[in-house]
Amino acid sequence: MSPDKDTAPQASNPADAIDLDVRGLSRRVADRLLVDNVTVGIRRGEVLAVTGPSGAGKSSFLRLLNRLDEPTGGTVFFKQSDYRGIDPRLLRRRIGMVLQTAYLFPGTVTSNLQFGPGQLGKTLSADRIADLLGRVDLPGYQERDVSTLSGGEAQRVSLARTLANEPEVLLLDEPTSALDEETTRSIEELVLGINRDSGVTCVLVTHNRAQAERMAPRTLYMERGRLVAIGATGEILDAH
Ligand SMILES: Nc1ncnc2c1ncn2[C@@H]1O[C@H](COP(=O)(O)OP(=O)(O)OP(=O)(O)O)[C@@H](O)[C@H]1O
Repeated sequence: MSPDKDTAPQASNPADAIDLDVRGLSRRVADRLLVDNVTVGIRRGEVLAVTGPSGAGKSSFLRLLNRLDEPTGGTVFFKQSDYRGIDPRLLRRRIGMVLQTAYLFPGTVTSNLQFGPGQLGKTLSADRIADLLGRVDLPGYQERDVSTLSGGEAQRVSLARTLANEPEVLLLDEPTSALDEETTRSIEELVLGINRDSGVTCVLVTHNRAQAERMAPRTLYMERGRLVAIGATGEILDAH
């Protein structure tokens, strides 16, 4: 599979089109290479799926993209700056992550949305909170206690909390694997809407082949920590 075969739109200046320029990225823990020398350009505004068998290193790769884990080799240029020179906390706000299960703090939806900005000494306005809840289709949920939310609603709050930081990139690690089919589809629509409206670049780890086909024009396939192939989703899934 040709590394550059894809369907993502090209910017007039190719250098501008790359959001995450991943160069030789590796992570070794003890004598195991969880991520082995991955080089790939993730394009601004694209939805890129990451697939591969269980244990292939997909989550480990994703966690290196915003320095939740530190690489032991290689680096990432984020919008052409080596990310090792960016304060990790700032980096993680600009490159937000949504996990398989929503980790919410006890309390109301509003208190969860206020948590991140609060750490910076900021407060979200009532209008901003209403706007964020509108974006994730939860209007009027401000005072709901998070313990009363369904799995899909909790995942939407988790997404809203990430969006409160106005991220430029969203890393999504199996964000719907704990949800039923209908809720899965609604979260997919939501993420695609955010991608379309805000131009947020999305990197989506998924086991779900149909989901990769619905969401991502390009797919990266990993095995044993290595990038084995990248290309148009249909072609990659047919080949693996
Ligand atoms: N901190 C760690 N220390 C040692 N080994 C680890 C660590 N984190 C992950 N691993 C191992 O690295 C390998 C890759 O794990 P990872 O979770 O990245 O794979 P994955 O492709 O996301 O798998 P899955 O699809 O099952 O979630 C696995 O064998 C896992 O057991």
